[in-house]
Amino acid sequence: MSSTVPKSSNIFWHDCPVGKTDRQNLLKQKGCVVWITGLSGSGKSTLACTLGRELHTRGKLAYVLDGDNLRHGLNKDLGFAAEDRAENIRRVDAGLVCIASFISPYRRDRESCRALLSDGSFIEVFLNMSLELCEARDPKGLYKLARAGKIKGFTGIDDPYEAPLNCEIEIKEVDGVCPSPSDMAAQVITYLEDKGFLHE
Ligand SMILES: Nc1ncnc2c1ncn2[C@@H]1O[C@H](COP(=O)(O)OS(=O)(=O)O)[C@@H](OP(=O)(O)O)[C@H]1O
Ligand SMILES: Nc1ncnc2c1ncn2[C@@H]1O[C@H](COP(=O)(O)OP(=O)(O)O)[C@@H](O)[C@H]1O
Repeated sequence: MSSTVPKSSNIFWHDCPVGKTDRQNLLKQKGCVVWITGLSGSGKSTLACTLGRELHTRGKLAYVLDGDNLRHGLNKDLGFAAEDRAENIRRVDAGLVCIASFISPYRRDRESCRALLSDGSFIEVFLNMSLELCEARDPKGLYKLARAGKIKGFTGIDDPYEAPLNCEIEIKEVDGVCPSPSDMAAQVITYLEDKGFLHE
């Protein structure tokens, strides 16, 4: 028989002597969330991994949270209905330099993550690649399946993607050409340096 006691009863907060500021001083960095949003195939995972590698090389602690990967474990109970996509995003919380890579198609979900971080440490990166480019890449063959009606509710095909209105960083094609992965990462690193997230 299941208990009627709510899951969060009889628990007490235990203060820890090492806080966020201590960790930031130790690591010589300021915690932030780099939130990468864009269509499937726009390059989110590629940018997340290239950026994670570059920060690691510089001795900065970063952790990549990727939608596709999380859906193999923590979020495997979730599908792609609007409420499931919202829950998928809600479960991602900030830690160090947290690199979050999700389609995150709805503005309200991205804004509710932004609202958790009031001090400018939510950095929204919009991979503004055209549907044509993403569909031409189609590394997993999902656009093809969606066009054939074999996947329903695919973002950009028969499900919405709400582009950011005021993101911190926009990465887009120049004359139809996408910047290289290292150029994309460099654009984010420059922002982090300029805003003082990477001391020294
Ligand atoms: N219906 C539908 N729409 C969009 N994407 C789909 C769908 N079904 C499966 N996939 C695969 O799931 C990956 C996106 O997962 P996310 O967690 O980033 O999506 S979301 O933020 O909850 O919208 C996405 O991976 P990426 O290509 O890395 O974006 C797809 O491989
Ligand atoms: N800057 C880039 N230039 C050229 N190809 C890229 C670039 N970024 C990603 N790709 C390629 O595009 C495809 C989709 O990239 P991926 O990172 O998996 O996108 P997403 O995570 O948004 O679905 C992959 O085959 C990847 O190698």
